[in-house]
Formats: sequence, structure tokens, C-alpha cells
Amino acid sequence: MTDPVPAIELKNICKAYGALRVIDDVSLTIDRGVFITLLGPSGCGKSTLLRSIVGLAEPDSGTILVDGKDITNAAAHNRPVKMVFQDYALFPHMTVAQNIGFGCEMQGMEKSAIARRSTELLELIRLPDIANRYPDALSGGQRQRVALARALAPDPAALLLDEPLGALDLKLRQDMQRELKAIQRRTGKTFVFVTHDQQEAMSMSDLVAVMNKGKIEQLDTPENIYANPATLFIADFVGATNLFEAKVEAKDGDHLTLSVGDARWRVPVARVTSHRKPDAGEAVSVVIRPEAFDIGRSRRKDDIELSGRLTDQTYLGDRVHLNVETADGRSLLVDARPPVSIGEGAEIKLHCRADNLAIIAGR
Ligand SMILES: Nc1ncnc2c1ncn2[C@@H]1O[C@H](COP(=O)(O)OP(=O)(O)OP(=O)(O)O)[C@@H](O)[C@H]1O
Repeated sequence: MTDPVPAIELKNICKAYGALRVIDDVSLTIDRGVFITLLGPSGCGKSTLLRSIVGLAEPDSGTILVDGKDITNAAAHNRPVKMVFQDYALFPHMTVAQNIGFGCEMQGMEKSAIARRSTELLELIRLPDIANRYPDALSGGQRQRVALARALAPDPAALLLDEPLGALDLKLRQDMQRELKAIQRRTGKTFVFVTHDQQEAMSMSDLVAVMNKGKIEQLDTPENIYANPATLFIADFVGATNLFEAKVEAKDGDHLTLSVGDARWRVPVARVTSHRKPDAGEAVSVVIRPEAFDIGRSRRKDDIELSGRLTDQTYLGDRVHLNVETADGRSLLVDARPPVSIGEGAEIKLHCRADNLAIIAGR
């Protein structure tokens, strides 16, 4: 059961640098024990939001609560949250054990308790034998795990992680994503993670808050962010997308009839994923993910049907990326399961279940 007092509550946070509104009236409640990611393109304000929680940036207005206490004006060192940075920020002249114990020492914890805590955390990060090494004798991945242990040592209310894996190469980064998630699960701590990498956000998080231009456009599970994008920005930013401009011709009961070029698509109203529902006559955008297409003739009455010429295919082991050009000059991305025995230049039919697309009001 979720604890009734959230780990973190942000209420109407605003921050501007000169004329630039970096955080635009953001409110967000983060329950305890949740792994949440702030995801967005460079410059959307995610780091500033994280830095506001830890006290490294000062919001112009709004309130920040941690464990139900108002810490909006508290000094950074008095806040019960800890931050992990991309560049580790370990103390080079201290051993690993001393680095991990540093925060506990500042809290006045007794030496033997610090040693126990340090051992416990080295076990947690699965590096029990490196207590006496110095940071320069560690690999990048090991340093990042030690930085994590150091941040967890004083038992913070939440851990804030600002692109912590950004400096690691791809393979190590993927290993560390699994490791971080496992550590979060084992400790049950609230993790607030910042990244611009949508794959990283989707693979690690319980919840993703997608940010754009200083606002949170959608707060949802990774599955819902992908399948039910609330805005065009999100549909485009998260995953690959085929986007169709359309118009609502008619509304009848629980279906919409859309005109898409010369075609008419009958789609369930329930597939409108934007907050605002479109009226008849209104422009909408239709999102079809590459893997939502099946190749071959439709077997279901309300399927969306398209046809085109296969212009290019890329074999990726578990799937094949196809590029299909339609008669009206549209280039479609299609993901198919191998084997695909269609030659380039061949005409193919594609179909998609009407409940596999997403409709967003506006363009
Ligand atoms: N101290 C500062 N003074 C002036 N402008 C700043 C300052 N800090 C951040 N900004 C600007 O605020 C905007 C948001 O920055 P922020 O670091 O929060 O973005 P971000 O989404 O985390 O991006 P990135 O992924 O590139 O770090 C950017 O345009 C940035 O240049």
C-alpha cells in the first residue's frame, strides 16, 4: 500500500533566467518508493527542476515539500535528499569507504555504525572488496556505483540522479541501468532520475514525466506514454512514429470517422489520447507506431488499410525495419518480424487495427 505522505510534492514551481521561463508552473507529487524519470530534450528544464529539489537552484515561486515538510527555503545541506551527478564528484583523497561514510560522519554518526553502513552499502552495490581503494583506481562504472552508495549512506528521503550514466559507454550504461533499477527495488527508496534518453527512461522507470519547454506534458507509466501519448510532442519524442494529418468528418456514438487524404478511417473515440477531445470538423493527428502494422491483407472489418512500395529494409536480428512509400508520396516506417521475404520494389499491403493507433486533437 502506498504511504499517504508523498516523498516529494512540488506545487506551482516557476523559474526564469531573464526572459527565459525554464520551469513554467510545474506541480508534481511523487509517492514513496517510486522510480520516476523526468524525460525531455536538452534545455527543457529537467535539471533545473531536480536542482530546485536539492537546493542548488532557487525557484522564483512555488512550494517544495519532502516527507510532508516544507523545505522551499531550507539550505541545500539541510534537505533530506541526496543528488548523484554524472561526473561522480567523489573525493579523490578519500578511500571508497571514507567517501561512502562521509555523509554519515557529517550527521554525527558513531564510527562503528559508519563502518557497518559502509560495508552494507558496498554489498548493496556488489563491490564488497574495494573499501580501501581510492577513486582513481576504479573504473567509470565502479565510481558511479560508489557515488550511489555515498548518496544512499545517510538514508535520504529520496535520491535525485542527474543523467548519472551519461559518461558511460553503451554496454556499461545498459548494465548500470539494470543495476540502478535493482538497487532501487532492493532499497525501496524514491529515485528521481533525469535523462534525455527515452529508451533509458522507458526501461527503468515506474513513472515517466515528459517535459517540454518547462512544463510536464504527461505523467504516466512508460507503457501509457508510448501507447497513449497526450501530445504530438510526446508521440514524436518517445519512440518512432508514423504521423498522419487527418480531419474528423463525423462522430457517431463511440466512433469517429476521419478523412486521411482520400481515405476514410473509422476509429474508436477511446483512441483519442490527447486530454482534449476533438469536435467534428476539427484537425487531428493520427499516430501509428511502426510495429502496429501487419503485412498482408486485413482480416478485420475496421482495420486501417494502406498500400505502398517497399523501398528499403534493414535486418536487425529480432526485427526488420521496412521503409514503404505510399502512392501519395508518404514514407512509412514498418517494423516486421523476420523472416520478411519481400523484395525491394515490391508492392505491399499494410493493415493496422483501429484500436492500435492514437489520435491527438490538433496538429
Ligand atoms: N544558471 C543559469 N543561468 C542562465 N540560464 C540557465 C542557468 N541554468 C540553466 N539555464 C538555462 O535554462 C534552460 C534549462 O536548463 P536545464 O539544465 O534545466 O535543462 P535540461 O532539460 O536539464 O537540459 P540538459 O539535458 O541539456 O541538461 C536552458 O536553456 C539553460 O541554458
